[in-house]
Amino acid sequence: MIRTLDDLDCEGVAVGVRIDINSPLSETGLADDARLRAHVETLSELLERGARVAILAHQGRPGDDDFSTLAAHADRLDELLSFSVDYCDATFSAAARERVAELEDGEAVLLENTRFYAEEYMEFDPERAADTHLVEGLVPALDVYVNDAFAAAHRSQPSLVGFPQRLPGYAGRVMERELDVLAAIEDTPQPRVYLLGGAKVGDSIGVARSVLERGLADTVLTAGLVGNVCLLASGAELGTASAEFVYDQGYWDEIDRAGELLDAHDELRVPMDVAIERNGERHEIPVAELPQETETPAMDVGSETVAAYSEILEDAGTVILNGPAGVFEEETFAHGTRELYSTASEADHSIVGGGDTAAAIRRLGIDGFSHVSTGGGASLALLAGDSLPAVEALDE
Ligand SMILES: Nc1ncnc2c1ncn2[C@@H]1O[C@H](COP(=O)(O)OP(=O)(O)O)[C@@H](O)[C@H]1O
Ligand SMILES: O=C(OP(=O)(O)O)[C@H](O)COP(=O)(O)O
Repeated sequence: MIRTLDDLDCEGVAVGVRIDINSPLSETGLADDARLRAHVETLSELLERGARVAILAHQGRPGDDDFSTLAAHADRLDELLSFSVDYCDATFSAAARERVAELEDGEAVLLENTRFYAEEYMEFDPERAADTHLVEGLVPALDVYVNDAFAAAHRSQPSLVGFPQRLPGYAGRVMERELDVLAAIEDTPQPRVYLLGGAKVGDSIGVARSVLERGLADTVLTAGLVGNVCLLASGAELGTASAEFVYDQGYWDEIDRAGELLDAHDELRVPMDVAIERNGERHEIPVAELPQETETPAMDVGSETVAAYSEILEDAGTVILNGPAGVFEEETFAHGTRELYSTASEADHSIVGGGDTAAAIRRLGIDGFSHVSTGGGASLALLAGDSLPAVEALDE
């Protein structure tokens, strides 16, 4: 059983809250604050109920351009909440413990990027994670631990799985809601249609296999790079540019995996036509007519595919979307994503997972979905039937 904030007596309690505010950055700071907004509910509730809140989070991966301090995140949280959120440039040192000890009831501090410490970017089993410097250093300053970081719940890292070994653990409101929706897919209305696009080919083929083998999917529609890989697996000639792109990304194993799935499951569909760039313009071609030599890869699904997929989406009881249907960042190739997502948003029950997928619906101004997940990898893992280490660690 997983305890939630309903089970927590907050008044005067020092709460360590793990959130996921890993966000795209711009030169001036945060380029998108959607993940910060998502945690406002949990943080506000804790503060309103008189907790003293030490917030833990990561940003980026070591070596990447977006691996940064959390100073800008603290400023934005301070603006979004009607409570003060301070920033502390330490995570588990004496300075961090002192800062947490100074908190008054109803005050919060965002501690520094957990991944500034090497152990936090490693995966441990929970018992071992509980012995890391981060967890050992902070536990004396905290009474309880709340995990609201659903988007990182597929990682078995110390700040996600170590604390509940040492402190009473609770799920925050984001975590609770995500699990309620995503872990209960099998109870949603049928026909259940998955639209899998985007560029995480291995993950998406894994989801397709899992939902087809478990009988969860009535139809799996493929698009985006995932669709291109499935087309190659079906024996289609996609043209040199698309094939080179797929091979350059190292997806040849995925072509074999997709081929096995296509042989076994008629419910798995591939695009009938694609859009490429020709003389700077969108050009749609039926897959069967694609020339062998192409200069640009397939960047979107074509109108024939949109029409056929839309018919299936219109009849769906539940639609699960992960990954855009094309390179939606370029208006020329946003057509498939815009049309298919708009149709999907009208289903009785519609679930969207993935960071870029959520960015696509914001950019294209499509709303009306039943649930937009904060997680990419985490939602894919749950949809594929895997358990999430950080959730298991909360389970008593
Ligand atoms: N046909 C395609 N070729 C190359 N990239 C594509 C194609 N279709 C979609 N994409 C890219 O996929 C990316 C998003 O995929 P992904 O990371 O899997 O989504 P999410 O973050 O929602 O899981 C976008 O940047 C988009 O440009
Ligand atoms: O952004 C995240 O995951 P996502 O890109 O799968 O949505 C999480 O913050 C996890 O980050 P990580 O994939 O660097 O461990």
